[in-house]
Amino acid sequence: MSQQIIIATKNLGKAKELQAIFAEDGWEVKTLLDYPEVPDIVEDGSTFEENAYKKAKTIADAFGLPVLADDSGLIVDALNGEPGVYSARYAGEAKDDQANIEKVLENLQGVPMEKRTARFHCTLAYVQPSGEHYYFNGTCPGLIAESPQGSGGFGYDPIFYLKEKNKTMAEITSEEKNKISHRAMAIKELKKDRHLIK
Ligand SMILES: O=P(O)(O)OP(=O)(O)OP(=O)(O)OC[C@H]1O[C@@H](n2cnc3c(O)ncnc32)[C@H](O)[C@@H]1O
Ligand SMILES: [Mg+2]
Repeated sequence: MSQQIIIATKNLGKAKELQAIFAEDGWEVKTLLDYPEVPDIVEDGSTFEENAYKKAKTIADAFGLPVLADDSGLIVDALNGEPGVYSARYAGEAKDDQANIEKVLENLQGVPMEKRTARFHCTLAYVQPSGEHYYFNGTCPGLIAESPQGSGGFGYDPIFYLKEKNKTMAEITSEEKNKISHRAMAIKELKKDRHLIK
């Protein structure tokens, strides 16, 4: 019988990646996409930790079970760390990936490639109904391309250029992304804490 883990996300792109990475160890992932009746959780924290904790704790309370949440985003050095914790809604409440990409590209107009350094960040919060919690972080470095390339992944992947692969995150396969991504790195940290998820 496979072990089940609940992840408090409604993002389909994330859900697929998390499912694939956890499947490597035989864990079955349930997400909020399996429970459409769960209302949206307002992400009003000012850090990845605060938002990840809030998402996980809300669902841990509702289900009476330990829950994992992923709060992630794109950090662009030339934009003083923006969009950061606001990555999903950078261009407005609609959570429009295309509009978010356009806003980043517009704000970086005229910035030369060597100054377009960025990283994806992921914080996972593992929270028990009691409030006991653990955080795991992962990052993935890259550069912001001048125009979108590729159709894989989600979010900012088409403008996230990986120097060592000479491709954007949207041009590599999901198997490749799941080896190098911020999400994969955070899960690697989590898996070191074997006692949490057996
Ligand atoms: O809160 P949940 O329901 O998990 O879904 P969300 O999309 O709102 O997730 P976040 O609040 O963590 O915001 C993360 C945003 O950061 C961006 N992002 C995170 N991981 C990414 C990745 O692997 N590739 C591209 N963009 C990513 C993307 O715009 C996401 O919407
Ligand atoms: Mg969110």
